[in-house]
Amino acid sequence: MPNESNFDEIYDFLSTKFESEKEYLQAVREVLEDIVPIYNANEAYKQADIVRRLCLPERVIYFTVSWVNSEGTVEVNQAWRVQHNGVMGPYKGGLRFHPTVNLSVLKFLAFEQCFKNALTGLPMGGGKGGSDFNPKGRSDRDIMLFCQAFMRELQRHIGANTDIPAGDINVGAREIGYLYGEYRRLNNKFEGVLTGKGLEFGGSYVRTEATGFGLIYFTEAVCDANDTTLEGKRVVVSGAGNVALHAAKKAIQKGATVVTLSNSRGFLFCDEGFSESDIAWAIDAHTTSSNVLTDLESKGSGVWFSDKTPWHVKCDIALPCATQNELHEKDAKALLENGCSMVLEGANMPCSNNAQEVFIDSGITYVPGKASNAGGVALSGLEMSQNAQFSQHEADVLDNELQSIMKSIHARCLEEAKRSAGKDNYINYMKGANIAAFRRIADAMVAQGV
Ligand SMILES: NC(=O)C1=CN([C@@H]2O[C@H](COP(=O)(O)OP(=O)(O)OC[C@H]3O[C@@H](n4cnc5c(N)ncnc54)[C@H](O)[C@@H]3O)[C@@H](O)[C@H]2O)C=CC1
Ligand SMILES: O=C(O)CCC(=O)C(=O)O
Repeated sequence: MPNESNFDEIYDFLSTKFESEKEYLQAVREVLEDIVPIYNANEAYKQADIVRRLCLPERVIYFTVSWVNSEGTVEVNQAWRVQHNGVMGPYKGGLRFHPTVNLSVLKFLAFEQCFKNALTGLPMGGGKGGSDFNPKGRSDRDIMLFCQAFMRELQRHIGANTDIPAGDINVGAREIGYLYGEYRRLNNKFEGVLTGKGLEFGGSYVRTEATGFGLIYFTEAVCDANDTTLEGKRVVVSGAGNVALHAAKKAIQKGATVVTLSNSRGFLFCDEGFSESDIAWAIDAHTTSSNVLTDLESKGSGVWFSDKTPWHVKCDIALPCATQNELHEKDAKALLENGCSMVLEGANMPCSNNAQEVFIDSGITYVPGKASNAGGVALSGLEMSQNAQFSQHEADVLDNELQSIMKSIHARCLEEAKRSAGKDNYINYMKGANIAAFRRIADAMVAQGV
C-alpha cells in the first residue's frame, strides 16, 4: 500500500510523539519541507514508507556514567549514543561533552549527520553521542577519569565496522586519546574505532583542520559560482574553537579579512583583521586558556565586547561556527542591513528556522552546515580507510582530497538547487543539500528492503 504523505501529517506525528524535543523537531522540519515532494513523486519510496522511517533513529543507547573524580567524590552523568541510520555505512558522527547535551540535541545532530555523510559520497551512516559532563575548569586527570568511565559503557556498542565516534564540542585530541586508550585496553584491539586520533596511533593528517578548512573550500566554490573570490572580503566568524579557528586561518590564507571571533561570553572585534599569527596562537592556546579571546585582546589584537554577538558587524560573509541556534531572526536582519551577501554554516544548525527564512527570502546565499561543514566527517572517512589499510597518507594528499570532496558536495547541492529553482532562479543550497542527500539515502533504504 503506497504511503502518500504530506508535511503536516509527518510533522504532526513526530511532534506529538516527541513534543519536548525542540531541536530534533527543528532539524526534521528543515528537511521535511524539501523532501516530501520528492518522496511523493517516487512509488518505491512510498512503498517503503521512507520518510517516516528516515526521521526516526534506528537505535538510541542511553547510559549512566558513574565515576570517581580525582578527589575521591562520586559523580554521575547522563550519556547517549544515537545510531540514527546505518544504510549508507557504519554509524559515524561525533561526541559532545557539554552541560546542554540532552536527547533532543543528540537526535537533531544524528539526524543531520546522516544527510551530511550522504553528501560526502563516502560509505558512512549517521550517528551522534555525548554527555552532559562539563569539562570546563576540570583537571586533566578528571577529564581522563570521565573519558575512561564513559568508554567503559560505550565500548560494547561501537566498533570499526559498526559505529565510529569522533570529536565535537569539547571533545578534541586529548579526549579522543583517553577514549581510545580505554577502548583498546578493554577490547585488546587496535582498530579504527574512533577518528580524530593522535598521529602516533592511527590518526590522520588534516583531520583537525578539516572542518574549518572544508568550510572555506566550500565558500570558495560558492564564490567561484558567483564569479568572485575570497580576496578582500570581510568575514565575520563566530566561535573560537576547532572549527572557527581553522576556518579563520584558511580564510586569511585566501586573502580575506577576518574581523570577529566569539564565545558564549562575548566577541572580539578586529577592524583591520586578525593576522595569521594571531590565529596560530589561538589554535595553540584555545584548549588550555579559560578565555582565549580576552587573552588575544591582552596581546593587542582586537577589542572585546562582553555579552554581545558579532552579527551586527559589517561584513560580506558570515560564518557561524559555534553552536546550534546562535543566530536568530534579528541577527539575520542585522547582517543583511550591514551588507552581508553570503552565510555559510560551520556549526551544526546555528541559524534558527526564522533566520534561514530571512536569508532565503532576501535572496542572499545561505548554505546549511550539513553541506558546508562536511569536511570534518569526510576526513574522518579518509582516516577510517587509512586505518583499514594500516597506512598513513601525506598531509598534502589529504588536503587535496578534502578540496575535491568539498567541490563535489558543492556541485551536488548546486545541481539539485538548479533543478528545483523557481521562476526567480534563486539557488537554494538548503533545498539542494536536503534533496541530494535524501535521494542517496532513500535509494539505499529501498535497495535494502524493509
Ligand atoms: N569538530 C568538528 O569536526 C565538527 C564540528 N562541527 C560543529 O561545529 C561547532 C563547533 O564545534 P567545535 O569547534 O568542534 O567545538 P569546540 O569545542 O572546539 O568549540 C566550540 C566553540 O563554540 C563556543 N560556544 C559554545 N557554546 C556557545 C554559545 N552558546 N554561544 C557562543 N559560543 C559558544 C565555545 O566557546 C567554543 O569557542 C559545533 O556546532 C559542532 O557540532 C561540525 C562539523 C564537524
Ligand atoms: O568526524 C566525525 O565523525 C564527525 C564530525 C561531526 O561530528 C560532525 O560532522 O558534526
